[in-house]
Parts: sequence; C-alpha cells; structure tokens
Amino acid sequence: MSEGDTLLYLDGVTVTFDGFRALNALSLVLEQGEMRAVIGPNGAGKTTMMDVITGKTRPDTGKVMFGKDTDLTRLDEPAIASLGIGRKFQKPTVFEPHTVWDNLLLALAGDRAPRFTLFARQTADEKRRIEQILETTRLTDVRHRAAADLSHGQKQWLEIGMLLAQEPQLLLVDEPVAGMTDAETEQTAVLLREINRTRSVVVVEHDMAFVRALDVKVTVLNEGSVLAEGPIDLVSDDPKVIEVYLGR
Ligand SMILES: Nc1ncnc2c1ncn2[C@@H]1O[C@H](COP(=O)(O)OP(=O)(O)OP(=O)(O)O)[C@@H](O)[C@H]1O
Repeated sequence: MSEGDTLLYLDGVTVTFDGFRALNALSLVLEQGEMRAVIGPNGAGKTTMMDVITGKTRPDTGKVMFGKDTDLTRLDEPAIASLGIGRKFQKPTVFEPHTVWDNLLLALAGDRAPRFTLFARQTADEKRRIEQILETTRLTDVRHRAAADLSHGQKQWLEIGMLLAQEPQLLLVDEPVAGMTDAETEQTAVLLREINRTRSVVVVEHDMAFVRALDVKVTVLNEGSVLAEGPIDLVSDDPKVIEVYLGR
C-alpha cells in the first residue's frame, strides 16, 4: 500500500446501546501514513469508535474497511490486532516489577511465555530493535530501571514502545497526555510525530495545546457523528464546534 491510499474507512457506522446511539452513521476516512486527531465532548462516541475499529464492539450497521478489502466488522479482536492495528488505552498497563528493557523484550516476544523469554538469550536483532524503540520513546537512559519507578509520562511512553514492538501499521492512542506535565505533553507530541513517519496514527485527546502541537487534520465528533473536520485553526473557529465543545 502506498501513501495516498485509504487505510481505514468507516462507512455509516451505527452503534446503539439500549436504544441510545453512541455512533450515528459515522463515516471517516484515514489515508495511509496519516495521523488524525479526534476530539469532541464527553459521550461523543470517541471511545466507541476505537472499540469498533479494534473489534471490541460490533456495529449494528455500517462497514469498517481496513486496506482495500478487509471488513473489520467480520473479525474478532485478536484477528484485528494481528492485521497490525495496535491500541493504547488511557491507563498504562506495563509490567511494573520488570525493567524497561524487559518490558520491551516481552512485548517483542508477543505470546511466548514470559519466563522463557526473560531467561533465553536475546538475539542481536532483538537487541537492535529494543535499542531503536528506547531511542524513539526517549527511554534509553532509564532502560535498566523498573517500570514501577518511571514517571507517569515515561510509563505512557513505555507502553507506546511496547506497541511499537509489535510493528503496527495503525496505532490507536486514547488520551495519551492525560495527567502528564506540560513538558511531557510536548515530548509526546514530538514522539507521535516521529512514529507517524512510518505508521498511521489515530489519537483521541481533549488537550487542545497537544492537538495543536500535533499539527494534523482534526475530526470533531459530536453525538456519534462527524461535526467538523479539517486543520485545527479552521475547526476551532467553527461556531458549531465552539458551541458544543470549545466554548464550554
Ligand atoms: N457498553 C456501553 N453500554 C451502554 N452505554 C455505553 C456503553 N459504552 C458507551 N456507552 C455510552 O455511549 C456514549 C458514547 O460514549 P464514548 O465513551 O464512546 O464517548 P467518548 O467520546 O469516548 O467520551 P469521553 O470523552 O468521556 O471518553 C456515552 O453516552 C456512553 O455512556
């Protein structure tokens, strides 16, 4: 697949919970290599959209196409993950007692037994890949530290690193900078932009300074549909967006 092709296409996706429409004929197109920021008020359907892409929630109607001909609504979560769609949840889920290095090693190994992985000899290729991820996530200096001893921001970066170990084509990131310091937030924008050089990214976030720093096309969701879409300056001047979200 080359740049300019469509990587992800949501077409008329509706999700109903007990009669309540969390997604309402949602359509969205993500190009190969694109990074998209998704914003919108609480309850707008952002998390539900991520859940539909990853197969956690099945839509009532609509299509979710990945690449040219894979309909994700027909696949379960593990099958979707193995296509190269990685998701980072808001709360970090790193293995706290293990070092940063070992967390990455475990992530590289995937489903192999942790005990086996940590005591087996690391291959030169594994070492090279871990070093590369450490550099991307700015964790080289703390690689021998237990994950429990990292700052909140560093834990989030480690988790992003663990996802990178699985070489996803598309990375879904849910509120990565919640609880981060301003400096960590800035670093995270730089980090995601770097990751976006080789992978497509969808990032849900409320922090507007961060969204601005990403400097990518923004989709504003409201009541389960797209309210506005475009560059941040355009979207943030849109009276509809100001009314439902920014003006609160
Ligand atoms: N499993 C569920 N059962 C019933 N209602 C649900 C379920 N999941 C989500 N909802 C409802 O669907 C709506 C959309 O929720 P969603 O979490 O997708 O919004 P969001 O945009 O991610 O909000 P936030 O910014 O608060 O995370 C909300 O009103 C929520 O209460």
